Amino acid sequence: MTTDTAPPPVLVDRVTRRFGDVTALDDVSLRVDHGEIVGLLGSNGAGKTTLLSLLAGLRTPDAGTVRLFGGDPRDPASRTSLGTTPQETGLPGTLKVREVVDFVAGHFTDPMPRAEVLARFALEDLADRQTGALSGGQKRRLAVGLSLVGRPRLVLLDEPTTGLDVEARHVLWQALRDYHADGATVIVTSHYLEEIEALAQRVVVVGGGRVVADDTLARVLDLVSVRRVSLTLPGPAGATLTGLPGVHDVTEAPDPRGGVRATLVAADADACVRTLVERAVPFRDLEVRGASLEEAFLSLTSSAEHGASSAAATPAPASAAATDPTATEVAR
Ligand SMILES: Nc1ncnc2c1ncn2[C@@H]1O[C@H](COP(=O)(O)OP(=O)(O)OP(=O)(O)O)[C@@H](O)[C@H]1O
Repeated sequence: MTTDTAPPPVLVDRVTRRFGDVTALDDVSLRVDHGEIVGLLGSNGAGKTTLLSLLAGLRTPDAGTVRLFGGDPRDPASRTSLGTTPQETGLPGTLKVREVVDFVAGHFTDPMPRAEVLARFALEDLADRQTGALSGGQKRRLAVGLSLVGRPRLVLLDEPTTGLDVEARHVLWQALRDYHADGATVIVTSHYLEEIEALAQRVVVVGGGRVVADDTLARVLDLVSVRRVSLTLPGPAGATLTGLPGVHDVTEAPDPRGGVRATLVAADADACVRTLVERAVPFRDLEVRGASLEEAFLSLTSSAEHGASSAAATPAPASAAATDPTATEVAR
């Protein structure tokens, strides 16, 4: 039974982790409380896997501290309530599905019954199939199912559904939602907004090794719903495009039809265009479209790096970031 005074499942305090010249995590702080389901969102190389590997005790920080249920994750005793599924899992190809589940269950005093594991992940019909003969989606479902066999109170999942078809994805998401509803704390990494939308209540966006946003799903969806505004100017933009509301990441390139094609990533495209008109900027061929998630990550990361000057680009931080001293604020 968890009490209010119990240490949180995850407490990361000012952690830095480098690999040679690469700073994979740069002064990251994060607290995850009992029963939360948190999405770690970020582009390739953002630092998500490194963070999970520190939580799982597979790596150590160069600076700062990591606590799992109040203990050191490198101590096996701290990991008894932890279930993890890394990005890639090797399954013994000649063992049957039920044998693998039984094998893993043999490591725990009170494992989840095999039938329950198979039912949660829609694997009942495959119990007698050798794992080497499973499809990619089936293997992935089994791998995630195995992480729950020990009834962990904290589950870490690294891109659980990458490469899966829609159906397999939905089975996995439902199984994870159900397990969370049973009281578990879940942290899931993903590149996919759709996956985070399906699973997470709180979203932590990691960019360039830093936490660039930490907020409710709804607020982060607002933050990443940036627009790309393109327009052609008679000559180099110079000061013309500076100080536009909610704009950063201005890029320019020669327009083959004459002039300069400028592209802006804007948190509020309407306000941006209104200001262009008010300033009588002589633009043509205006185009506004949704930015990609990758562009949204870049704009969040650049907001975080450039601090107050671009803070106006994003709405004020709220909830978790504003109230939790261990959380890093948006656009800090
Ligand atoms: N063992 C390692 N040796 C050298 N560099 C590493 C190592 N592990 C991670 N890195 C580097 O650290 C940075 C963060 O990597 P990490 O795997 O944590 O990112 P990620 O957000 O999980 O990316 P992805 O979404 O692609 O899995 C990257 O630049 C990566 O190349």
